[in-house]
Amino acid sequence: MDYLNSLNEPQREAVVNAEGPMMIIAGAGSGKTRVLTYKIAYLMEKGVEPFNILALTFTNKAAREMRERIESVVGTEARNLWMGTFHSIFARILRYEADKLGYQSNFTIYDSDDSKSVIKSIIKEYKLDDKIYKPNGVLARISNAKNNLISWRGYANNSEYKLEDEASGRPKIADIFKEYALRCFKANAMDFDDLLYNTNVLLHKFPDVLNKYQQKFQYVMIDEFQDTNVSQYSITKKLAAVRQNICVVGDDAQSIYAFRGANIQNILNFEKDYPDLKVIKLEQNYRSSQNIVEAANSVIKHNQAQLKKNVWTSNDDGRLIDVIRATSDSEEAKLIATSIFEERMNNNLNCEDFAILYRTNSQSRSIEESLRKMNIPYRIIGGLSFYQRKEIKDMVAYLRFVINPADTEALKRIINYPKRAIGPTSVDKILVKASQENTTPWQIILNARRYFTGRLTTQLENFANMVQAFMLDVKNKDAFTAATSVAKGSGLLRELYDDKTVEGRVRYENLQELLNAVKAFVDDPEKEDKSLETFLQEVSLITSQDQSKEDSDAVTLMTIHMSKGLEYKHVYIAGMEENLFPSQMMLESRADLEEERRLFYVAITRAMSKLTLSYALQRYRFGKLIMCEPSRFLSEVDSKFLNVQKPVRRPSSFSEGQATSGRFGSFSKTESKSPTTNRNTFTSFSKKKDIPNLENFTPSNPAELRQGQNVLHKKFGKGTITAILEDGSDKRAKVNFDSEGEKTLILAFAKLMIMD
Ligand SMILES: Nc1ncnc2c1ncn2[C@@H]1O[C@H](COP(=O)(O)OP(=O)(O)OP(=O)(O)O)[C@@H](O)[C@H]1O
Ligand SMILES: [Mg+2]
Repeated sequence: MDYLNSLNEPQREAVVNAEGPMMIIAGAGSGKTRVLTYKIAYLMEKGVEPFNILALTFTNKAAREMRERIESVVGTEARNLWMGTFHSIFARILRYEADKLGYQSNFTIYDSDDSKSVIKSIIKEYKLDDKIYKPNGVLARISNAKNNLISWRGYANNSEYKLEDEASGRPKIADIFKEYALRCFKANAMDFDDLLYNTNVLLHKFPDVLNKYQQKFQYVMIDEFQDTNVSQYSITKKLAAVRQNICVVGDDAQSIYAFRGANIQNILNFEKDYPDLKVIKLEQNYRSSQNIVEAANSVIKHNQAQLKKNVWTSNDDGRLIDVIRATSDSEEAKLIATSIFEERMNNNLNCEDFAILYRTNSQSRSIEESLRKMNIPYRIIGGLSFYQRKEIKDMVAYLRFVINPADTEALKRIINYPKRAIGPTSVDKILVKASQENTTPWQIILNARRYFTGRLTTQLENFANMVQAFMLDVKNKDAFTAATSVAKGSGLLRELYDDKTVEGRVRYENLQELLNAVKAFVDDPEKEDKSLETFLQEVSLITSQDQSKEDSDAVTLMTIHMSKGLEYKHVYIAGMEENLFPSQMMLESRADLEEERRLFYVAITRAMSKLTLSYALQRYRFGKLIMCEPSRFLSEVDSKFLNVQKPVRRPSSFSEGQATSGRFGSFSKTESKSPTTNRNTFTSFSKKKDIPNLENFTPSNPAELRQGQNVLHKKFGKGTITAILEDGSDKRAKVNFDSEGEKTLILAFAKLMIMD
């Protein structure tokens, strides 16, 4: 048990005290995940069967890494652990028990696009205004209810929801919820929230099932406990109710999913629910340099709502935290790329030692561009994944439908693609018929002759024959052979092959790649169940953090939300600006601000040896050029840990006009409350094509303006200075604007930008 020597005293105590309820709420990098990992290894060495251990992680990737680590201690037995995300573990259980809930075990897992499509059709059929009943908003309400264990019936009878919906002008949400639930059920489909909700139903309504899993899961472990929601908590509480061998680890300061229903209350309830609870504190951080740990502490102490912790490290001070100030978002990206290039050379590092974190996915574009220009390989976690591409979703829809012909969303996707002369009107007819006859569209198609006449009958019969042939393949052949026959037989492969455009070729290759993935799945000696169904389930439950290809040396780009639990030697946090981070869209209360601050805390604590923060003075957002102020979070970091870099370009004068008192040029505390004001926004360019490339412009200082210079004005666009007028009073310039003609401007107010 060598690994016990690689643990400090409280960590070891947590590992060897295997029985009874335990909670470890401790700071970032203090070894929580390490403790869980070794605790499982320890249990197995003590003779506990891997089948009897349930370990719940935030991503499949985290589960995989844990499993590998455990395998290196106890051997291949580790493969039999029940380890994975809540969704993947309970989807597996629901497959065994589906019939109890009236589902078939081949149920489909609807992704958020499928859910949205169902909601959209209901809104349309109910003749509601989709500007008021925004599908995403409606879905969020439904999701919130389900994650709080409220069914459509409960929702309809809940006065709080009712009042809120009425107040927001959407009194029909309860009806939509009901219809949505019925449609999913009819389609033998569960959405992500259903996987948890239905597991709850299963464990609450069927004592024999509950008993079975209580016996099975003798030990329950949860990582990232701070981000569990009510539904998840309720499942684990049920499962651990008899033996009470439950160990949860987390950090309240890293709770960042409140907007998705995660409930910090779970941490507080835990103590009440388990009076015999053993609480272990881990305070030593092993991940980061002293400067990084203390900088993180100095930030999080601004939050009022937090459990007291003392996080320290015996690591070296390390380097100061660099703060990069850039004139524009593209310059910010360039400076980050240059810094990575230099750091990699100077410190003999690999690309994979670097991560660039940002608040929103859209920030990745300019960063990607700079990395590409400098030939630095990178991978993006999150964003549009392979499995979200149209051609992949089409193919997956075929497979879904063949396995579960009640899956109406899949049917809608494939019935007329590739084209089979079964247009939208015909599809509508089928759907209406199905609803009248209270059956599935597939049954209508199978009996087409009974309901339709003419050419449509023939088309539907051909379609039905094709699908039935696929069904036989899936039944009798291995997953790869069956999937290949679907790709060919459906005409999908041909359709993409015939498209000789560059995009078409990529799509064709993607489809081949999907078939390769099925092949790899079939050939994988670790997989017990090689059915196409299981393959599809794995595909539906891929979490955003799982999408990376790990085999190549590359810089990682991702949102801060995705970075939870991970660590990198060098971390860059880009876009440290007011309204972007903290996000303007999320800020409605102190609680929201505190959640944004926890997000910043998560970001800082991913770094091991070097952290760099950057911000730009202007950036494109939502198609507009916006002037930005440095984030208030920058001023919350204790300045003794910071190294604020001199701007590489001339200092900008327009910031002087606004506020000079802050440490970051244009930032000052008194000014920070103002959101984007018009003064700060270039909104007045008449046409989109007028927006010039800002990389070429630098904010001007009136003293340096000369005749003949090309300049940019926020309202009038591009122009050339024809004369400088210095007649005692304010200095003025005559400018000949490309679209607006000649104007005379007072330079102190005009805030011209100079073209380099
Ligand atoms: N006792 C120890 N000795 C040496 N290294 C350790 C020790 N404990 C943890 N570490 C290392 O410190 C780093 C952080 O550990 P780990 O990821 O388990 O922390 P965590 O508390 O789960 O962090 P987070 O809150 O970010 O999820 C890892 O690289 C881990 O291997
Ligand atoms: Mg962890």
